[in-house]
Amino acid sequence: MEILSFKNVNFMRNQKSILSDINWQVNQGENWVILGLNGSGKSSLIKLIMAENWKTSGELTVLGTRFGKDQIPALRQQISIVGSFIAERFNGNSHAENLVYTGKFNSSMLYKPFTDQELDEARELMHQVGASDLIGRIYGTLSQGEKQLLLIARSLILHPNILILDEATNGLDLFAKENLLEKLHDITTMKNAPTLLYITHHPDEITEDFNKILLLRDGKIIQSGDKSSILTEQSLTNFYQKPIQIEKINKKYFVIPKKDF
Ligand SMILES: Nc1ncnc2c1ncn2[C@@H]1O[C@H](COP(=O)(O)OP(=O)(O)OP(=O)(O)O)[C@@H](O)[C@H]1O
Repeated sequence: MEILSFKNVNFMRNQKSILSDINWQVNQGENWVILGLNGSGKSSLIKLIMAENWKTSGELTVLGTRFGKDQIPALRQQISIVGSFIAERFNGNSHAENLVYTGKFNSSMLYKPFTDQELDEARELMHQVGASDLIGRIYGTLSQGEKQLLLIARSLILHPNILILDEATNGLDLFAKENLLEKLHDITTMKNAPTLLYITHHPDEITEDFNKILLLRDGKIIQSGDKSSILTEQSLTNFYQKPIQIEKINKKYFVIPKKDF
């Protein structure tokens, strides 16, 4: 089943071309890493998928919804996003499980006091992502890693078809980052697992759970496809336009710039 389809999509703002000639297809069963340097257009691409940005031209279909032809609001319910910029939107005084439950409404606001039965659903998700310790905690007192874990639980409450992680490991220490990547493994092995779109600058976060990679530079796709064909020194040297070498340690890929001596 097709999850995303971009056909010759262009996106311009203020007479500036931000994304050009994007051709990309994501199918069920694929989990993608979007790799790009600062300003390459990663967030703009994600905002197109979430219908926060509107393409300038081309054809874009997300979960069967054709932009410009079909209704968008229902689509937003099927896509969740986790990222440090989302983490800042919540009230620091919220209880962890209340915050998780706000995911039901795709909003950072509490519309009403939630019943204990409703909050049980939130607690169950917290168990599932290994965040049981956070039940009853106040959001503003949590560490960055704990906040991200909570947001992952929140992102799952509507059983999304697409889960976007936008630089989700920002600000996490070595172990919190590892923990988050392990939780992603649990998510990819869940029944009816969402398709993951994982945005990062760091190739060492490309775990075995990801099978596809998209390389974005200056608003253009430089290469996309199977991980094995993209995580090569030749492809990445071409992408970064600087010589690099790849070291694989414990199934992790470390990309190291080669120095000219
Ligand atoms: N509304 C806008 N008007 C003008 N330029 C914009 C607008 N939105 C984004 N840009 C520019 O488009 C380019 C891509 O931005 P985008 O935020 O998508 O990149 P990114 O890959 O997510 O970057 P980072 O890794 O730094 O977050 C940048 O040069 C940015 O300044």
